[in-house]
Order: sequence, then structure tokens, then C-alpha cells
Amino acid sequence: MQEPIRQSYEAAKELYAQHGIDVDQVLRELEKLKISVHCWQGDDVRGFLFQDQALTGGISVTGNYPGAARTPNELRSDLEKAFSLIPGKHKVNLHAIYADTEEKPELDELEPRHFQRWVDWARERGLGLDFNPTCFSHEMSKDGLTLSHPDPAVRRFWIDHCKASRRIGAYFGEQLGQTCVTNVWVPDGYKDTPADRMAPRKRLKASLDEVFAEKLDPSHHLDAVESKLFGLGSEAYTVGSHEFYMGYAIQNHKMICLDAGHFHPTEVISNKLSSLALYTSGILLHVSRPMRWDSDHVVVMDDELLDIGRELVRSRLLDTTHIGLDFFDASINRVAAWVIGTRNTIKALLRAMLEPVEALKKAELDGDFTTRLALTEEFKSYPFGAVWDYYCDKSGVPVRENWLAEVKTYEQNVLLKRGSRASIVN
Ligand SMILES: C[C@H](O)[C@H](O)[C@@H](O)C(=O)CO
Ligand SMILES: [Mn+2]
Repeated sequence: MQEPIRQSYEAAKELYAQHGIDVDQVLRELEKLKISVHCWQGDDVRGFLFQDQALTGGISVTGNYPGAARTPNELRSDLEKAFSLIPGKHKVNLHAIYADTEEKPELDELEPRHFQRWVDWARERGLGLDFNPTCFSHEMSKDGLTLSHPDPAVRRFWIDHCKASRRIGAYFGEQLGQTCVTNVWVPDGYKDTPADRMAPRKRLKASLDEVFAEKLDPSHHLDAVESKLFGLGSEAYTVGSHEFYMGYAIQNHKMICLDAGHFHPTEVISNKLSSLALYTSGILLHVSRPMRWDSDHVVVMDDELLDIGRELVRSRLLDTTHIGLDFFDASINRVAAWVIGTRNTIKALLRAMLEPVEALKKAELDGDFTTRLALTEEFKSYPFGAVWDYYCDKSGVPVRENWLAEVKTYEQNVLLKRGSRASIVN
């Protein structure tokens, strides 16, 4: 380790120690945290099962940066590059359309063996895997409805796909010895004001009951359900609203997935964590960055990210919260997008752990709001950067922006040499 990094760390440690914060202990805790890195940033949510299928479901990727992964091997190579620049051991979050197989299974026919290469790869690298049924970008969801579709045959297809997905998730968990979270998100909704808001919700509820009927070992597998306020083409109404899934999850002992981009523009998920935690045994996060709408921008160190970190630390929710990322930006280097978003998420957690939580809580209890505000503000310029640099160096990943040169080299040597998808698809 370079001496200046160590010296700055030792100086920072002393400052934090004056407030009773044991920085070495904080880093031991930080090292245990896993971020579930979403595979779909690497190829603009295209997947490998249906090569010519347009992205649907009211989500959108914009940008034309070269180098999107075209095959499972390319995607794994890009993920490996990103993980080499991110401190800690993490998880990869897969969607069903990322099956790695020469077969052409339909979504309702998927089996664990279609993901065996992902499992072998993850095992070799000590990574965990999470999973998602892909209820979009498919002809059976073309009218924007899946599990709530009025046609029982359409519902059956998606129910069977979700059931298959849970079995795949359970296989991941069992094989890798790390609990897999399978998250169900469906895009179902209407562009304009519905005549009947109740019937689609009744159908969605009944479909979910079927999806979750099979009991799976919770030490291998946990279920989550993700709500949404609106999407492109479902501006007026989404069947799976927050209230719908909050009720469903609490009644059925499922986890609620809070996506930072799925609420009203001024509504934040950080403020929901402590409430939901009182009524659920775990929460899944999709850390994202909405800009005016559910735009899925790369996560930056903004107030909401810091507040998410604070809430997880101060309410002691780190053990029961599964932290996943969900953004997709095709206007910048995709490996860099992962590195920026994941490093920021870890850094925000570190910053939260380096705050004088007990002193702040005490000031609040005493009614001393002056001290609460003063300490909060002064800690914003405490030397967390020195601790972060030390942590990166100690973890064997580049310090500060040094990771960028490695991404640029990878771009030159690998990403820019990739042709179009069409050139390798049979
Ligand atoms: C691709 C993801 O599953 C998707 O982004 C979903 O999680 C979502 O957030 C939809 O808006
Ligand atoms: Mn999401």
C-alpha cells in the first residue's frame, strides 16, 4: 500500500475515533455487504433468448455507445472487468432472457440447466446470483398485460414462466450456497384511464397466488414483488401499484422491492424503509436514479443515495435488505456505468457507517435539534474519502479514478473490436 494512503487513513481513523467510530470495524462490516449487480446494463436489456425482440414493457434504453455484450461470454467478461474495479464480493442479477443455451426454450419452458454456465461461472468466482422472470419484450406481452391479462391462456403462459423462474432461482441458491432473490415485476397497465381498476388487480392477485403456490426452501430462495407507478404506455394505471404489492407482500410474507424510480418524482424510497421494515422480514432494493421519470440513470452520490445508506445503517436494516441495482445507460461505456453505480452505492453505505449515529439519536431524543443539525452538517466534510481510498487499496482495486484507465484500455482492446450482434447471431 502506498504510504500516503495509509497515513491519510490513520489520520481519518483518529478523527472518527473521537466520536466513538471504530473505522477498522466499519470496514469489516462493509466487506460483508453484497450488491446485486444487474446484468442488463451490459447489453441494454436485450438478453440472448430472443435476439430480434424489441425492448417493451414501458422501459427504454437510449444511447448508442459501442461495445454492448452480444453473447453470454462477452457479458461475463464485461462483468469480470467491472468486478475487478469494485471492492468486495458481490452478486449478479440475471433476467430469464439471459439464459445461456444452444436450445431455444420458450419462457415457460426454462429450466435450471439453461443457466448452468452462469452457475459454474459464479461458483468459480465466489459470486451469488439473483433472478427475475422476464415479463416483457415478448409477443405474449405485446398488449402490455401479462399476469393480469383477461385471456386465461396469456395468464397461464406468464404464470408458468414465473413458476419456472422461481425454480431456477432456488437452484441458484442451492448450488451457490447464497440465498437467491427472485423478483417479479410485470409491466401491466393502461395508457389511459381504465374503466375497471379492480378486475386486473384481482386477476394479478390470483395469478401471483398460483406463481407462489410451490413452497421453496427460504434458505436458498426468497421471493420479491416490485411495484411501479407508471411506465411508457401505462401512464394512467399500473396494475401492480405500490399499495397493491405492499398489501400482497405483507399478507403473503413476500419481500417488497422498492425501485427508486417507481414513485412520484418527489417521493423517495429512503423514507419508506423504516415503515416497511416494521411489517416485513426483508426488503429488496432496486437502487436507480430517476430523472423526471423512471429514466434508470446510473446511480450517483446524490442526497437520496446517501439517505438510503443512512436509513439502512441507522435502522439496522443491512442484514435483512437485499441491495440490487437497476439502471441502464447506453450513452456511456457500459462497464464504467456498472463501476460508477456500484462504487457509489458502496461508498454511500460507508459514509453512512462513518456518521455519529448514536450522538445524533441522542441529540434528537434530548430535543437538541441544534446539535443534530450541526453534527450532520460538519460530518459532510469528514474525511470519508481517505477511508474509501484505503478500503479500495486494501481490497486490491484501483484507488479513486484510476479505475477509468483500466476501463479505457478494455474498451480499446475488447469493446471496440466487437461488431454488431447480427454478425455473430446464427
Ligand atoms: C429490467 C428490470 O427488471 C426492470 O428494470 C424492472 O426492475 C423495472 O424497474 C421496470 O421499470
Ligand atoms: Mn426495477
